[in-house]
Amino acid sequence: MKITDIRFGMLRVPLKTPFKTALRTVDMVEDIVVIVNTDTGHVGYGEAPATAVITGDTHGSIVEAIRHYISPRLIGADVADLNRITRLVQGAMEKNSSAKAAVEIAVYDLFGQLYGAPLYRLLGGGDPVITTDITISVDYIDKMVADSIAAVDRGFESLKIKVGKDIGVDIERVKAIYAAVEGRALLRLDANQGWTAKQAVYALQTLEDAGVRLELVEQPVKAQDLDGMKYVTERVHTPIMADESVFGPTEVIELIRMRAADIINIKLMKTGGISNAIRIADIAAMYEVECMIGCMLETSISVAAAVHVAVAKAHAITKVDLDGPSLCAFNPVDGGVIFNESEISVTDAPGLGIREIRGLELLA
Ligand SMILES: C[C@H](N)C(=O)N[C@H](CCC(=O)O)C(=O)O
Ligand SMILES: [Mg+2]
Repeated sequence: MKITDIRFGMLRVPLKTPFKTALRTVDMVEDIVVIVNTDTGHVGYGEAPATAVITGDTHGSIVEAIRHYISPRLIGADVADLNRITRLVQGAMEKNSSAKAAVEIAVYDLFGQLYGAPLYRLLGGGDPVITTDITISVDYIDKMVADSIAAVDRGFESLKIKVGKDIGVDIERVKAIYAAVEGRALLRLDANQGWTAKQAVYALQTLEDAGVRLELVEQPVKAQDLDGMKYVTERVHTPIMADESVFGPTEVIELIRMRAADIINIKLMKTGGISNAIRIADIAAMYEVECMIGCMLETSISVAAAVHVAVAKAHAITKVDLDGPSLCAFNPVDGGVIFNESEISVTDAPGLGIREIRGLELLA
């Protein structure tokens, strides 16, 4: 099975409600879909969101990176040579992690189709059902409390609460939500870099003293501020998770060496795809550091790939934040992974199992 060409589509799916973080507000998923064709007629699918504020990727940069740097190296490559292909993708250029991820996802999809096996089995197998949290956007306190109760009523037992705005209001937000759902759901916070190290310590110690138990706090400080992250990690009991601070395996090794955080958030759009995500999970497991697997604003194309990784690497990936498809107003994908609110299941369809993507606008 040889790669013959790589094409692009634009996929637009409205969100059920606006997604609001300390970094941005978004109403719609608008992602580049990568379509990898082969000489056997098999088609592999990948997806890349333009999360410019986190990865630096834009729609234009994703298409240009693949068209001019990655695709020329892959045309004619045999899908059976997966390790060679992932090296070609990763070595094509610096950065552009979402573009690399979309191509890798499509090639892994084809690799599964080549051997007639679902991707998670080729990655080592595992329990085919996982459970995700759901994100509660940062907003007025009453709205966040109402959204949290609604999410718990939908069956979510873990809520990822977005904070990182005004520190005083953030503390009140978390106290109010905790009081409303205590005993029914675990709370994870994500400050998306919105606090300083000292603010984070103050907020988390205040919450700890008030008896608010948090499962973890994600990226309290600026991405580059590893010393600040370590400062927070050393001063609070609540586990601290690195997200925007770590993209690839090298950064993860440095973070673990510094003991700057307790947990690592792996996202395919930061790692440049599946090959590095697996490496990070294995490195973290060696050092007994837990991982979460997360997503950007992605549909069930690229999130499906993350689900297969989560299933196969469950020894290291103990927490799941793959709520992108649950945030979407509809599922554009026919086939593939089954997203049923908090419960996500892989099937035994080969590769990612995607049969059709509805509403895809092909790009020239
Ligand atoms: C969607 C997911 N639950 C999430 O919250 N991801 C964010 C970044 C998403 C974005 O801004 O596109 C995160 O973990 O920081
Ligand atoms: Mg995050």
